[in-house]
Amino acid sequence: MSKNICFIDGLEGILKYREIDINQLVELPYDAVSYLLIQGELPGDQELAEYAACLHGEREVNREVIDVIRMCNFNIDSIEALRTIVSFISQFDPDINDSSPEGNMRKAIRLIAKIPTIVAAYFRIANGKQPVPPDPSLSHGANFLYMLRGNKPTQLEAEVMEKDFILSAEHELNASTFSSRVTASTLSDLYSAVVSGLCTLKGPLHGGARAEVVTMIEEIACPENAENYVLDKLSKKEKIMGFGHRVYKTYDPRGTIFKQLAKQLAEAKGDMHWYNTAEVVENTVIRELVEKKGKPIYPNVDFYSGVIYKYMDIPPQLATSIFAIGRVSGWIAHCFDQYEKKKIIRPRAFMLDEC
Ligand SMILES: CC(=O)SCCNC(=O)CCNC(=O)[C@H](O)C(C)(C)COP(=O)(O)OP(=O)(O)OC[C@H]1O[C@@H](n2cnc3c(N)ncnc32)[C@H](O)[C@@H]1OP(=O)(O)O
Ligand SMILES: O=C([O-])CC(=O)C(=O)O
Repeated sequence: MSKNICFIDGLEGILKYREIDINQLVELPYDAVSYLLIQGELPGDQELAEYAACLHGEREVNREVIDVIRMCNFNIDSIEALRTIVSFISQFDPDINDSSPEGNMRKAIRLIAKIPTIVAAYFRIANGKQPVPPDPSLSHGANFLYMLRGNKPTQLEAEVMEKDFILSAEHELNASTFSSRVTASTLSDLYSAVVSGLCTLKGPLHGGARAEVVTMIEEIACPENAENYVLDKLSKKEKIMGFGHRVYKTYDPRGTIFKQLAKQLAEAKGDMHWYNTAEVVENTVIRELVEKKGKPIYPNVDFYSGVIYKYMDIPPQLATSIFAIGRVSGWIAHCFDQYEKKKIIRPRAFMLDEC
């Protein structure tokens, strides 16, 4: 079963969730992709309506959660707060001690529904504003942007956010999913497994790279600076964030879709400057590393998603948390699979030599 959650062909650049190609998945609502990952098949109309109603009905967080967010340090990355709050809210979940498949499903819905609300409330409070209550009539993507900004996003922005969550939702045994699975393999609860995933996603070699891309694009500032910026980094043997992958040795198919979305946003906003800056970075990395050195270092999922955040006025401090909003469905799909196995994951130390 676990093999079917995700399929990656790293040489051909193919990605499928539950045997459906990512280029098809990206046209669906996030709720349908979340259902697909967790339940193993696409929902019918009635199933999707019911699942979406459950998710949209569980978006609110209680007063205590807002009080704890107010105590956070707003100078650090939002993933620090998210990790703490997800741990904090488990105590309010009526199913916390119910490890049946039904109890776990109810917890899953609450986690997927509430994480965007926590991230948006953190951002509002950090900026001296009141949190905006969720709007159950909006999609996952549109509602998140609405809670963040206090006004409805354009249709294009809502679609891009929805697609971002889908493209970020699942990627086989990446580091954070592995972490979540290990926690679930001890038969620990779903909140603990999701907190493990959050802690691991945070690192800059994994989901944290997205925040670094937003910062890098800001630092470069214009296309004219981009080539020298890359050459300088490479001459110091530093990595370019948002490039390279353990599995893909060609273009990451998610990166290609994100690039198209970034272009669409740039054109709609009549401002190509961030997109053009990113393209010079990409072309320089490809020329220097792929063409001259034969290293398969292409843009990964974090590169053009970071560029999209520039167009959506999303600061670097939110980037990893936004990745987590999408990824939580993938973590949960893997945890459910692991719970069914009832087998502890316990590799031997010598296996680390192969990592
Ligand atoms: C959601 C995700 O997790 S996607 C990945 C997000 N992470 C990043 O974008 C961070 C930058 N990228 C990287 O650090 C790496 O490419 C990783 C962590 C993604 C993959 O790591 P690995 O498969 O272990 O590759 P490793 O780091 O050993 O690199 C292999 C070679 O390519 C080079 N390389 C890899 N990535 C980059 C990069 N982004 N920029 C420049 N050179 C790179 C390394 O310097 C190394 O060169 P060498 O053989 O001459 O020493
Ligand atoms: O698969 C990986 O190692 C990293 C990655 O792209 C992801 O988690 O989306």
